[in-house]
Amino acid sequence: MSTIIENKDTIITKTSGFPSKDVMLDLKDLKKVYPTPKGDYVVLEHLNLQIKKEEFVTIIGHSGCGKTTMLSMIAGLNPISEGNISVLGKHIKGPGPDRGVIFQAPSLMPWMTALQNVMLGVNQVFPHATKAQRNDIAKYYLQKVGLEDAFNKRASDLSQGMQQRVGIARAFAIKPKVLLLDEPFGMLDSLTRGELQDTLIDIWNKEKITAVMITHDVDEAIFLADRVVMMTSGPRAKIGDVLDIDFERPRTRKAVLEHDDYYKYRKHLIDFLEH
Ligand SMILES: Nc1ncnc2c1ncn2[C@@H]1O[C@H](COP(=O)(O)OP(=O)(O)OP(=O)(O)O)[C@@H](O)[C@H]1O
Repeated sequence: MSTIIENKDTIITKTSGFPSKDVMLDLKDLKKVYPTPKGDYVVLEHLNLQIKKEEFVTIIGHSGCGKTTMLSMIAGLNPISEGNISVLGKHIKGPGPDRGVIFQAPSLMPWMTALQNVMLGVNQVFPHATKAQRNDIAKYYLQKVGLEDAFNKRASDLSQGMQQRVGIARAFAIKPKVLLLDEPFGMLDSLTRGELQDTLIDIWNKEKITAVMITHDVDEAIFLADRVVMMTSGPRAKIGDVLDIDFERPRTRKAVLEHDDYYKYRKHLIDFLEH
């Protein structure tokens, strides 16, 4: 169900509730409390969010509002204080291969090759496949991220951008249903950032998985997303607003920048962040 609000400056579709068959991720009345020496700190409260199958959602919000907290709870790496999170209708109980995570720094084993790093995850998730099959999976994704000439290079010898490419290959190679990305391009220069956005979208599009990505970059949030989710400032942060991005796919940066709605979307996000 959606409500369309139009005026001369904005075209916003606020989505509230999808048919359950379409829902991949469901965050229900989520609460997170961190105990601190000064008492409990309630980071998130009454946070509700549904994300559809094959959707690409970006999350923006002020620094410290609780974006990483929310993502790490979806990953199963951070206990839920109240409420629940389900993947395809099943409550999560901890981390699992149905959810892959890409962090800002890819945390590779520096002494291992690119291929060995990707194989670490593949070996865990596909223990019954033959070694040749597992090798093929790892090589396929390394080639997809443009590292066909770097299979046997040690991670410590790769540039930051190449290391993040290994991180992307590693996450896709375990074939998750949901990919969780915490500012994956935050440490990269803008050219490399653009290249990796294209690589990410290209693989996401082929693999048809659901992606949830935190970013501080409004342009990145619009370029990549089907919906941009805005979080209110903490404490007790929750979902403040949701913006549907109706650009056709595949998208090019040029077409997005030249689209009439681009600056309306941008203005809406910046207005939200400034108030
Ligand atoms: N383990 C912890 N114990 C206590 N407080 C914590 C803990 N982890 C995070 N916090 C606090 O919870 C709040 C939310 O942190 P979080 O990292 O989730 O925010 P964020 O929106 O991802 O921030 P940023 O955009 O700067 O990465 C912050 O005030 C942070 O200091």
